[in-house]
Formats: sequence, C-alpha cells, structure tokens
Amino acid sequence: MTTAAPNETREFQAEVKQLLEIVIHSLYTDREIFLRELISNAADALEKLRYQKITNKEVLDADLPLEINIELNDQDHTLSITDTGIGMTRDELVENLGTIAHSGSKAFLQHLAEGNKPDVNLIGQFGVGFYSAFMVADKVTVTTRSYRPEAVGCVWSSEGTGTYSIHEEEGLPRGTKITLDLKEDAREFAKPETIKRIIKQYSSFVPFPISVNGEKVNTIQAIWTKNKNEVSEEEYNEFYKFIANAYDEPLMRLHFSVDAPLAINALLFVPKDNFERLGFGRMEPGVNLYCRKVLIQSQSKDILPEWLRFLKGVVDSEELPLNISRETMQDSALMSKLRRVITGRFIKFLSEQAKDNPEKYKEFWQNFSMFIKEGAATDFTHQKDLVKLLRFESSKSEKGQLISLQDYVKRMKEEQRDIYYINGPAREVIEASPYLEAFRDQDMEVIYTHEPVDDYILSQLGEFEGKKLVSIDRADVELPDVNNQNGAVLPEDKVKSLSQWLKQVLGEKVSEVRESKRLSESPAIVLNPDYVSSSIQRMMQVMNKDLNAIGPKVLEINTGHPLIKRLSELSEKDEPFAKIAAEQLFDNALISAGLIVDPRSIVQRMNQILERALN
Ligand SMILES: Nc1ncnc2c1ncn2[C@@H]1O[C@H](COP(=O)(O)OP(=O)(O)OP(=O)(O)O)[C@@H](O)[C@H]1O
Repeated sequence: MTTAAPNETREFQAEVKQLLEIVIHSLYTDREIFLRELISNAADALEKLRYQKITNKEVLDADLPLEINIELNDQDHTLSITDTGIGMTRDELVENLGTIAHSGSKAFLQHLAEGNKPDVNLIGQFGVGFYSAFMVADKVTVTTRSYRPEAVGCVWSSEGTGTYSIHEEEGLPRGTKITLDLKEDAREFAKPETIKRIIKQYSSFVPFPISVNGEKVNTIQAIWTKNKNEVSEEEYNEFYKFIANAYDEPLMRLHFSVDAPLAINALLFVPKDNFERLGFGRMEPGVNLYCRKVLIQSQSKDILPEWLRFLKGVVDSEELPLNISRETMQDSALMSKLRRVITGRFIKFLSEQAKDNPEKYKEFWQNFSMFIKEGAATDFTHQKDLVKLLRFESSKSEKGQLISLQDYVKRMKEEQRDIYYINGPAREVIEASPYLEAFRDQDMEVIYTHEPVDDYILSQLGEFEGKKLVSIDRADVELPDVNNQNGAVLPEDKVKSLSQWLKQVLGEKVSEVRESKRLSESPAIVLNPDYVSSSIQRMMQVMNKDLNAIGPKVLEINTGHPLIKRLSELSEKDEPFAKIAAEQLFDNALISAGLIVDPRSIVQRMNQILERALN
C-alpha cells in the first residue's frame, strides 16, 4: 500500500495515456455509450455492496438505499452520476482509475493501434469503461468514499491530459459521485430527454433504481425468473444487449427453469459473432450467477465449463448459499452439479436446434464450432453428446453441405463395418489425393476433416455407435481389393525385388514398402504405421519448424502403374536415374498426403528429371 500525500498530482500509466488519447481524439461516433459505461460501473459497485451487506460484513452508512441518481445542470453544463455502492479508497482510486488491468482493453488498444476503426460492438465487448467519460467531458471529478467503516473520502479529478490529482475530503457519504464538465459540443448530455432516452436504450435492465433529476426512469426486472410467455421478444433482445454489452441481437436463446435435481432459472444467449475466432484473444466467461436475484458472481468461471465461455446470460439458483466464497465455489459439489445440469441442458438445446432449425445450427456451427470441438476433446462428462453435434463434409455430401456422424452411420453400406475419415486442409486437396481411390471405387463414404483437432477427437473417441473410427491414411485399414485399371501387374518376384530396392534407396524414411491393393490411378501412396495421422504430423512439422518431424511411412506401390513397371526395369539395370525417380515418387506421395516436403531438394531433383526428359 502506498501512503500518499494528502494532496498530489500523479501521472497516468502509459497505456491509460494512450487510451485517453484515442478516446479524446478519435472516438466521435457513439459517444453516448459513455453513459452506459458509467451506469454499469455504478451498478457493479451497488451489486458488490449488496453482497457485502448480505455476507454480514460491517458496512458504512448501512441504511443508505441502493440506487443511482443522475443530476443534470443545463446552465453549468454538468452531468453527475451518484451511486451508493462500495466506493473506493485512495489506493483503489489510484489503482482503478490510473491504470488498466483489463486484458480486453489492452487488446482493444492494440486493435486500434493497428489502424482499425473502433466499431461500436467492439467498444461494447471490451469497454473503454470509465475513461469513456472523456469522450464528452473536458474535466471529470470522482468523489468517493469506500464502504469500509474506517475509510476516508477522496476526490480525484483529471482533464484527461497525462495527469490527475487526488486529495482527501471529510464528511462524504458512502459511494461514488462522478461529475462531468461537458465539452462544448457535448452539451446535449445535460438535457433530461437525451439522458432518459439513452438510459432506456442501454440500461433499462439495471437492477437498481435510476433517477434523472429526481425522476425514476427504469423498471427493474429479473426477466430470467419470469415465465417464457411473459417475456416479449423485444425484452429478451434488450436484455441480451444489456448483459452482453452488445449492439446487435443474439443468434440463439435458451430460457429454461428446472426444479429437479436442482432449482434453476437460466437465460442463456449465443452471440452473433465469435470475437475469439476474429482474433481478439481468449473470451472471458459471460454468465452471471445469481441466487434469488442477488448477484453472487459476475462472469462466473465456475458455473459452466471453459468451452462454453462464449455464452452470455444469467443462471439463478436458490440453492446456492449467498456467502459462498471463491474457493468453495470452485470445488463445491453443488457447483459441479449445477454445471452438469446446465451444460447438459444447453447441449440438448443445440441438438434440438440442429434438428428443427438446421439453417440456424449451420450458422452457429460456422462461427462457434471451435468451442464444440474443444468441448468434445476435453470435457469427458459430455463428450458422447458433443460428438453428435460435430459436423463434417464428406465424399458424398456436396461442397458446403455438412453431415453428422449419425447421418454417416445411417447411410453406411451393409457390408461396411467402420467409419472412414481423412484429413486435409481443403476439400479439393483431399479429393485430389490417392487415399480416396479405393473408397470411390467401392462407393464408400469418407468423412473429410479439416483441422488437426478433428482427428484428435475422432482418434481419441475410437468408435461411434459401436463402429470403429478409422483414418484412411492408416497402414492397417482393411479394404477389399480394387480393380486395377492399368491391366497387367508386375509378377510377384519383380514386386519383391523392386520393394527391397526401394526400401534400400529410401532408407529410414520408410518402414516398409509393399504392393498396394487400394490404388487404381496413382502410382504410390504413403500410409501411417502408427496412430499419428498425417494431420497431426503436419501440425508437428509447423510447430517444430522441422520438415523432418514426421515418422517413417509405409510406402505402397501400384504394381499395375506404368511408372512403377518402368521403375522396376530401371532399378534392375542399376540406372542412376532410377534412384532420382524413386525419391521423387516418394516425395510426390508425401505431398499428396498433405505433408510438407523441403522444396529445395525437390526443385533440384525436378531439374534433373526435366533435363533428362528434354534430352
Ligand atoms: N462507480 C464506481 N464505484 C466503485 N468503483 C468503481 C466505480 N467506477 C469504476 N470503479 C472501479 O474502477 C475500475 C475500472 O473501471 P472501468 O470502467 O475502467 O473498467 P471495468 O469496469 O473494470 O471494465 P469494463 O468497463 O471494461 O467492463 C472498476 O473495475 C472498479 O473497480
């Protein structure tokens, strides 16, 4: 703790200066959001005070009503917001209003620093918080006194240029008053009609009375405790905007209440955009935990598993003890029960959406599939149900059309025992690869996966509805023989000697060379002898920045292919060119598997091959 002098001027932290610079000089549109930010801070302070009172802590001015008062003075061009919340001590003032702790604000700054325009939804997501007051004010004064009985009141003020001043003041009531001296071009914010309109728009769900010049303006509602048919579509959307700091409407909504095994009222929203996917860093959880309408924990990390961090909303359970501490919250049996019930209900909701509202589900999948996959890979309690929510393209679905594992199983061929999948960065790449040849030949469907996490989930799962999940780049896939379109194949002894010769030429790159039963068009294919699929190897190549970070392969050759037949002849004659051709054949097969091959050696070899061809 710093023991500050009674009257002092301090510098803002560098990031705050940067933020203020942007707030003051570049944010001209949507300036009215400053009011929402300040009201939301006031409401937070009031929620925290209510919690302190309930948990029997001693509180200064315990009888003050919990409310927000806005005073406007059109003559002096001032606006003040007063709350009777927890207030701040001198140290808290310095910490909270002189520095930025919020990682979101830093990401927001970074985004702006890269020359992007601040869009209003983004401001809503990350918040410029308290500092947004400087969009409309050329001086901001914060008069505050903490709820702690021994606390001394303080006054903080700043003009938003690099410094602020702070001094102590006797006789203040508990809570915080923020006074704005409005800029000349922001004087409309001293007019009651303007302020009332803005409150209606952004803050009508604030759970404390708000008055403007003494007139009460909001209706306090805990709509999550109401019946579904008592809440209008508009109220839901407004509530979403309030709770998610959003400006658009949600993509999906789930409102439910259950009595057993636990009494729960919940209202959950899926937003339209996934800011994590758009590159704004990891999302913070967005669901608040209530007990009988009293906020227990905002943005609770414990009420839902991490993979559901994209959800916004409210969970209210009367079974929660009000004075539950952070520690007990984390590992209480009650919390894990709540978590299980709510997660299960949400997953059920998604599968209903997928069935009854496929277009909506598709939109959801396009934006939020990464979270469902994360859940399927990490949340073993719900893995079985989550896997049913996964969607894939396949060799029998049209481009962009998605199927589930259940769809696949339903249309499996009678004699087919396993579920087949193959990974590749894009549909076109997969379809050009030799892996599909045999399956096309047999008219068997293959699921296309595009991300390593898909393969991770499927290989970890092992089976689905009793059917084995098999990556078709595995060496041990059992398949009926294909019809070789090339006519006669090499005789057995030639195959044997060619295989031995290839093994010798390619050395440690191959664990085995053998005749293929699955190729009809391509000369050769590489297969994985172990459980590591090509997609995971590809990822390791990139992560380790090492093109050799792939294990030995099984090389299968198409013994009916003219190229292989000719190679057999050349190898018998000990032609030096045969070696070059063999190496290129192997690299081509790696490329077809989507693996990355050192381009330098390939180019060199290709030039040798060209030279010979041109001669
Ligand atoms: N009216 C208030 N009463 C008590 N504390 C406040 C009040 N306003 C702000 N604070 C304190 O100042 C901190 C910083 O506020 P600021 O609005 O910049 O960020 P935030 O509220 O934490 O985040 P965000 O606004 O992005 O949600 C708050 O976390 C809170 O501790």
